[in-house]
Amino acid sequence: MQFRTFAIDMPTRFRGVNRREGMVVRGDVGWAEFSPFLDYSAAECVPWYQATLDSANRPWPDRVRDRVPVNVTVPAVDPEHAARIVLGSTCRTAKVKVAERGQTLADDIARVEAVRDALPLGGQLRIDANGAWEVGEAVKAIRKLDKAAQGLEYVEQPCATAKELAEVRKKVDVRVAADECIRRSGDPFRVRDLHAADIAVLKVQPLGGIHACFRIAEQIDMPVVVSSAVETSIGLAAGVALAAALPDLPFACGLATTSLLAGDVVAEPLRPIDGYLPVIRPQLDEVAFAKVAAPPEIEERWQTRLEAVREELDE
Ligand SMILES: O=C(O)CCC(=O)C1=CC=C[C@@H](O)[C@@H]1C(=O)O
Ligand SMILES: [Mg+2]
Repeated sequence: MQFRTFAIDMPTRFRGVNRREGMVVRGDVGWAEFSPFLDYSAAECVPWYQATLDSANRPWPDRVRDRVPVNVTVPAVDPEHAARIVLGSTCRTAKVKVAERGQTLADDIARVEAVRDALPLGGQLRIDANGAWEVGEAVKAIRKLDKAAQGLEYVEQPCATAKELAEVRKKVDVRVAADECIRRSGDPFRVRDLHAADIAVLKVQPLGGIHACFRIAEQIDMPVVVSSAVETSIGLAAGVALAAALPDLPFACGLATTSLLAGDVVAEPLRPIDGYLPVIRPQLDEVAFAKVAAPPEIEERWQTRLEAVREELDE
């Protein structure tokens, strides 16, 4: 299996990056992506690699729906930019990044108010703090942002740990979604056992693949939202396939993130139509790939990364 490396610009900084690097590979059943963020160690990349092999070589689960509702993702941008992103998305749900380092709660309130104004009537608005708040700070911020949003659908990862999420959950009238403490804690079920969340966010690559996520969804005793790791349309399609196979899908999924990428490795990037993504398995397109193929030094860095992960697995 030949892994090929891409490097795609991100015009708006998201998750601390302005360029999305990763690899794509053709397996027995189709194309798959391996794209752990650069700050992950070889050991932390293991579930990402296992997800890639699973998606590339194992048939995907049977779908129970032909399209998946998705939210638009609003980075920590100014209110006018945030409104433009929502208006251009066709989505009825928006997830707004808050608690960005170097910004203030006033910035978040202004962004959330602008997104609410831009959403269609009855639209849903969720926020994601990526674990940045302490418990007391989270309770205050959530109450203010709930007012600014005229009602939040949920708050994602307000604090860093499951224990803190459980404390916040007792003090606010907004649903709590767990993300990082499911995919980076080593125990995805701790949030269930501590009654720390109302919703579980599942990401295919960090959690070891579509089938591993499906098993978590069956056992975590709460509704799940499938969210991306800001992959190309090849990687994103695996998240859509998982969301399409889940028996219940009460919330829009965070899978509209090709809007954050200036290019893609397929001819027609997966973009929401009327707030939904189609359930398809796109193929790599050589013309598209040529525009985002990584330069030699980045290709070499990723081949080295891949070898280090294989050594972790004694492959
Ligand atoms: O869920 C979404 O709307 C899009 C994906 C998304 O928000 C994220 C992708 C990758 C890492 C994080 O920065 C972020 C998240 O926390 O969910
Ligand atoms: Mg999150």
